[in-house]
Amino acid sequence: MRMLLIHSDYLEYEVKDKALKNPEPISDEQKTGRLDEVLAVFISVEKVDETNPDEVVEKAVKEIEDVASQIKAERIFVYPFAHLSSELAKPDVALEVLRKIEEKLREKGYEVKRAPFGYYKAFKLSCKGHPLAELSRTIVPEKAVSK
Ligand SMILES: C[C@@H](O)[C@H](N)C(=O)N[C@H]1[C@@H](O)[C@H](n2cnc3c(N)ncnc32)O[C@@H]1CO
Repeated sequence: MRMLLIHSDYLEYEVKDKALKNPEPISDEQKTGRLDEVLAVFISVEKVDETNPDEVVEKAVKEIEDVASQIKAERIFVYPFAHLSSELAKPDVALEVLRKIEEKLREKGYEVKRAPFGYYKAFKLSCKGHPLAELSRTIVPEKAVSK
């Protein structure tokens, strides 16, 4: 899994078109979204993550929490982003991993939004520009689980 973490004044998106034949079903209110004072986390779920999705979810949540606590961010925007890797996981695994990351961060008390999966989206982002405002992380599963 590849993550790009941007501490931002805001992130807003607008769904444009389908980018997959079967994108995640969304309500009208999910067609746009915005959070202010947010840690935006752009995530590409990778093929290797398919060997142990639950392990990469745990590791990703820990990495995100570590950064959020350092920059004192209370809001997190989970953003599916297919452009950080050339070895992408298949969509059904990727969506499941992203949903679990969202759920676990919310359980830990963060205000969390997730941008819709499987669409072209316009977005605006205002990076804060301090030394920890732009970070990347690579996460790989250590132990493959048998299917
Ligand atoms: C396109 C650009 O504007 C938009 N931002 C976009 O990337 N859309 C992606 C993700 O929402 C999702 N998607 C598919 N596979 C994956 C994957 N392995 N990991 C993450 N997202 C994925 O499906 C879309 C097409 O790849």
